[in-house]
Amino acid sequence: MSERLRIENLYKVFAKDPTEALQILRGGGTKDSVFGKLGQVVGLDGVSLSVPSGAMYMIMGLSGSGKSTLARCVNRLNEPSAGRILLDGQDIVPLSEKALREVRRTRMSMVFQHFALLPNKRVIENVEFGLKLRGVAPAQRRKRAEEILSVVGLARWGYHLPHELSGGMRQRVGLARALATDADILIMDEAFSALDPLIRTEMQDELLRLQRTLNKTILFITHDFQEALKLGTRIAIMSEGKLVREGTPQSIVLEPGSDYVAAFTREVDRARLFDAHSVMKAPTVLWRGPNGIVVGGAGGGLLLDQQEHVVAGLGEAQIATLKQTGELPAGRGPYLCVPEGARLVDVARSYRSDHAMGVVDDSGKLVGLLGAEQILARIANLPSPGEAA
Ligand SMILES: Nc1ncnc2c1ncn2[C@@H]1O[C@H](COP(=O)(O)OP(=O)(O)OP(=O)(O)O)[C@@H](O)[C@H]1O
Repeated sequence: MSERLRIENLYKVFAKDPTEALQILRGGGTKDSVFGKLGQVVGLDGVSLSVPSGAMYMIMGLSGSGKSTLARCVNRLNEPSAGRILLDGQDIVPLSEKALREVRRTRMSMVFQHFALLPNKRVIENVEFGLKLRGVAPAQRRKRAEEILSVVGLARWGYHLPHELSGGMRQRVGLARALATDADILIMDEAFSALDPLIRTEMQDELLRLQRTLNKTILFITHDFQEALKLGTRIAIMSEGKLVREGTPQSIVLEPGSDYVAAFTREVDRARLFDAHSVMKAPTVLWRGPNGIVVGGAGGGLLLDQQEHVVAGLGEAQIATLKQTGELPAGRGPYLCVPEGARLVDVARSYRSDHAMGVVDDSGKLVGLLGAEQILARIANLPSPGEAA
C-alpha cells in the first residue's frame, strides 16, 4: 500500500520561542521537565508515523496526550515547532498561507465532534459549503450535495435546518460535507464522541460501510480504545505528546509493549478481535505424492491437491496408517475450512472436535491449521500451545 501521509519528528511546543524546549526534548527531557523548567506546554514530542493510502488510521490516547494537536498540525491549524509533514511526499510545513489554504480546500476535510454546521443554512447548503469555497458552480455543487446526502442516508433531509435533525443525523451531515469535496484525506476529531452509544455504534458501522467503497485515507482521533479497535486498520497510541505504540489492532492487543497500553487492552473482546490467521499453525507436510499432499492437524489431517486446495479430510486412524505405511490410505474424514480473516468467535461456532480445520486464503489455498487449543488460548489470553510463557 502506498504511503499517503508521513510525519517525521514532529514537535509542537505552545510557546513563542520553542528553541530551548526543543533542546530539552531532544536531549531526552519530557513534557513535564519542559513545563517545570520553562513553564511551556509540550503538545507533541518527536512524533513520527506513516499513514498508508486507504488506511483508517486511529490516533488514540488519554485526554491531553496530544491527539488533537497532532491532527491540528496535519491540517496546519497548529503551527508545528519542528519536523516534517509529508503529504504524498511533499512537505507541507514550509508552504505559504495561500498554498496551505489550497491544500486544506482540496486535499483534506475535517469532521468535528460538535458537527460545526452553519445553523441558519439548510442541510444541503451545509453540505455544499466546501464546494462553494472551491468555486464550484451552484448547479454542479447542488447535484453533488444531493448525491452525497443520499450516500449518507439523508436524501430527504436536504431542505431542513440542522436543528430539526437528531445528533446522529447532524453528524451524517458533517460527514457528507467532508465527503462532498472529494478530498482524499479525512480528519475526524472525536467525530462520534458526542453521540449516544447506540447512535455512535450505528455511525461507526456506517463509516465502515462507506469506507469500503470510498477508500479514503482517514485520520480518526479518539480516546476510546474499543472504537479504535473496531474502526482502525492501524492505531497510533499517544501519551504525554509521544507516540508510544503503533500497529494493527491485533498486534497492539497481542503485544502492548507497556503497562500504559496494556491497561487499554484488558477489557477487549479477544474472540471478536483476533482472526484465524493470527492463531493458526503452519501446516506440517506428512506425505507428498502424485495425487496430492497430506498435512497434519488437530483431529486428523487434510489432503490437498497440487494447488494446495483442500480436497478431503483424513481421520486420526488414517493419519496413523499413513505414518506407519508411508502410503495414502483409503477412506476420508470430515474437515472444515475457514477464511484467514474469520474472527475467532465465528471459528469457535463452526468448530467440530472430530474435524480437521484448515485456514484458507482468498484463493482457497491452505495457509494454516487450527485446533481448539489455539483458539481457546488466544481468547483466554494464554500463551499459545507450544509457545514459551
Ligand atoms: N492552544 C494551546 N495552548 C497551550 N496548550 C495547549 C493548546 N492546545 C493544546 N494544549 C496542550 O497540549 C497538550 C495536548 O493537548 P491535546 O488537545 O492535543 O490533547 P488530546 O489528546 O487531544 O486531549 P483531549 O482528548 O482532551 O482533546 C495538553 O497538555 C494541552 O493542554
